[in-house]
Amino acid sequence: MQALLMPVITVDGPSGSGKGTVCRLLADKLGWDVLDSGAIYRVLSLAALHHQIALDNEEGLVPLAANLDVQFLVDSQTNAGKVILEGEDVTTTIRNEEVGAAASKVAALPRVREALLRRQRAFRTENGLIADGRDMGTVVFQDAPLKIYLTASADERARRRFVELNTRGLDVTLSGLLQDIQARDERDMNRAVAPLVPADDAIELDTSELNAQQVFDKVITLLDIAISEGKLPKRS
Ligand SMILES: Nc1ncnc2c1ncn2[C@@H]1O[C@H](COP(=O)(O)OP(=O)(O)OP(=O)(O)O)[C@@H](O)[C@H]1O
Ligand SMILES: Nc1ccn([C@H]2C[C@H](O)[C@@H](COP(=O)(O)O)O2)c(=O)n1
Repeated sequence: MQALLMPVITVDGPSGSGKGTVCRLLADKLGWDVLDSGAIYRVLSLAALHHQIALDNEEGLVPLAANLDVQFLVDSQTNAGKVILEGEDVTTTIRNEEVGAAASKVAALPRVREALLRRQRAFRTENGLIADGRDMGTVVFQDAPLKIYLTASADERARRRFVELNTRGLDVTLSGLLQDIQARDERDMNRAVAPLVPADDAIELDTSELNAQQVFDKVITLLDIAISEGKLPKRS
């Protein structure tokens, strides 16, 4: 017998808008799973590098995407996520800006996206799912009963990334990060397939002036409205 598929909440938006942060908080609160779809594109771009496949070589990338040897693990003690590519721990490496830019390039290729669709949809199980990405609400989980589109100004997103990477001891500049973010926005929003746009039924939330807790509180309010409208099951 097939397991009952539980609902999905989608959280889409540009880089640095705070998707990952709010998705983790929401997943902790609800006890649901998280799909970090950006991590899949990041891992694919790293695998391409390892196998010396060019980031615009669609022919070479499709089989790599279809057979990607990646595991997303959660440490049961610390609850921290771990990403293992072909046996190697790449959890930290995939978070670098260069990998983000490379991911954005492979993600522009239609057949690569197609090859990764089933893998993303498989994250939906009998547990609820919070899906973080660019096309979660428009393509991958079109039937999601609650779709959120997070935004923030490019300046604020660059500032957030600067703080994050500085804390990790990386040598970055604010102006360089702003340029990276703008280039990524341009590519992600203007590609031919599954561009980054809000779904017609998404609720948009500008986080520029909000801290992470305030964003989370607003999302919880949206969740409770969706529950009261019968779109999502009651929280236990
Ligand atoms: N509302 C907020 N205010 C200030 N900083 C925030 C806020 N939300 C998240 N951050 C911080 O901004 C950085 C980017 O957040 P996060 O990784 O959640 O964004 P994202 O949208 O998932 O980005 P990406 O798509 O590139 O993975 C992190 O360092 C995070 O701690
Ligand atoms: N659903 C998705 C998720 C990610 N991408 C691409 C575009 C992003 O620039 C890149 C990295 O994503 P991030 O980890 O920063 O969220 O991956 C996409 O096209 N579709």
